[in-house]
Amino acid sequence: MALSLDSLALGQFTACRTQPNYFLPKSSAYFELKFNSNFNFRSRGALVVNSNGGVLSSVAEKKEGNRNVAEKKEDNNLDNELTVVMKFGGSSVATAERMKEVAALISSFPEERPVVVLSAMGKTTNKLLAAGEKAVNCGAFKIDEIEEFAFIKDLHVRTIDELGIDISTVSGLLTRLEQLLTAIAMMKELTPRSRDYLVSFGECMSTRIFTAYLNKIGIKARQYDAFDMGIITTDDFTNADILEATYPAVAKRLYEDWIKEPAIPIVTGFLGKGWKLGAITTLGRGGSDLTATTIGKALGLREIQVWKDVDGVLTCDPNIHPAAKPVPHLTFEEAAELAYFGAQVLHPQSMKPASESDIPVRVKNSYNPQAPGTIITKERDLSKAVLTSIVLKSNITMLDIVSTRMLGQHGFLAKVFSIFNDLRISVDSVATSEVSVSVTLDPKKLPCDDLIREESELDHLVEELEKIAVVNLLQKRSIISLIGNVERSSLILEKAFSVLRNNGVNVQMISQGASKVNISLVVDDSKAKQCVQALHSAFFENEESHFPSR
Ligand SMILES: Nc1ncnc2c1ncn2[C@@H]1O[C@H](COP(=O)(O)OP(=O)(O)O)[C@@H](O)[C@H]1O
Ligand SMILES: N[C@@H](CC(=O)OP(=O)(O)O)C(=O)O
Repeated sequence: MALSLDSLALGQFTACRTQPNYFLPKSSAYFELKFNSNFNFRSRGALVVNSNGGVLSSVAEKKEGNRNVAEKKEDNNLDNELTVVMKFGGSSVATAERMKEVAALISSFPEERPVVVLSAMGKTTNKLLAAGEKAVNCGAFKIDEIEEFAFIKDLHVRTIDELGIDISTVSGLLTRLEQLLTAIAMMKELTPRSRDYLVSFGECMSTRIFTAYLNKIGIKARQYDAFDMGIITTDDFTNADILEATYPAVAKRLYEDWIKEPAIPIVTGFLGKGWKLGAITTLGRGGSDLTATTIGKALGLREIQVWKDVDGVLTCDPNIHPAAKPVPHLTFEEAAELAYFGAQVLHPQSMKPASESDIPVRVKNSYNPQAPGTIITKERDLSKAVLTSIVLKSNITMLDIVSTRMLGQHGFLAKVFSIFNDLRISVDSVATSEVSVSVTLDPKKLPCDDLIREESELDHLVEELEKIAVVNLLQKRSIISLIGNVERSSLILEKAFSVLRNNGVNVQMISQGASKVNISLVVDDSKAKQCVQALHSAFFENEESHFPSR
């Protein structure tokens, strides 16, 4: 939708309000605004933005005598628009020292005008969750004795002290956190909804501290709580999905403020606001990556950078094999598959907004900014690619489901999957024959939140499946995902099976499926790490293992 400035008459704004998707990142579009302008009264206005989300022109309503008149401003000089998202994870902002380094890192890119997304400091989210669990049983007068709460208070107060900013930056939040823990202790209950509210304190504090520090050293910054900024989600506490309404709302809010007074936006990662209940939600662990790509898409920015504590996406989890090395280039599909199948480095849903808006994602190391990192784009040259990365997902459950009917019976798979659907259980990998199907599922993703209910949920699933099939439930299995060029699957499998045979490991299920980038193998948990190490050595460390090109 391309609009000329002439077509911007104030009378059109009301009509604009009725169009839910009026923000079209890939073309010019206009927004209706309602804001407190410089004119000292509640004012209305509109923006015309370019394909990149840059503001081309604006119109504001101004009072002259008794009349409201439109004042137009044309800004064809787009040098001032926001350019990139820079997301810093917990490890990047774990201490005052780290925050100083991140501030220096941001200012080392004077050509960029970033939107900064921050996670909670270090392991704050884990500590908050542990404090909440303890509060359930400790009694309302013993909150101060919760070690994790003391740790959180100490970390944030010490950081403030070391950065030389005012304690009022977080004192109100720390008081409210104590009140919340007291309430949890009184109720003896930690619901998914209160859990999300509880962990939100981590990001709310880190962003306030960092913003205050940037302002103190002369870098203009403005703090935003994602749940007040337009990140609108489903009401699925602890694992909410971003809703479409987020994109125009976030773009409007950030540009509105940016136009009034440019200041680097510092946004809480991981958090949103449930659209029905209006309560704080979270996007699943590691969800700040998704916040970053969502904002990148909303504003149509040039690049989304996620700054971590590793030199990019690596050939495998460095905790499994220290010889893991950076992968220079990935496609969105490869990165999504890798994240979905367990690589902690990226949030499973985070590639979606980036790939929808075709914005490159760069994974960088805030401890080693010189390292080139990994660039993730829509396409890459796969002609020489064989294996890109190996991912391990442990403690998964496998089900072998064999039909009790004869060969040729139709509707077997439909019946099996309707049972999964009825019980709201999703499966990761599937392998089928005419009368049997094997599936894997992640017990942590069952629709329940404790171990006992997890077991009974599985029992219920088996009971239902046994009405139509013989079921073999196999727990403590691992999926090893070989992310690579599946067009060379024979080469990959030949090598992989030879390695596994040499290690005395039997593969219990193989799934290549529709994915063009992933072959999944299921093995016993007890052998899985050893398998990944051996596969990594064979594919990435042994010079002789280089495959001939086709
Ligand atoms: N394939 C992989 N590549 C890079 N890091 C990985 C991989 N698999 C697991 N990791 C782990 O992911 C961590 C980075 O992700 P995360 O902790 O979520 O970062 P942050 O909190 O900085 O966003 C690394 O420290 C590493 O231990
Ligand atoms: N703090 C949240 C969200 C997040 O994204 O964290 P990180 O970027 O440190 O993985 C978590 O720990 O899950």
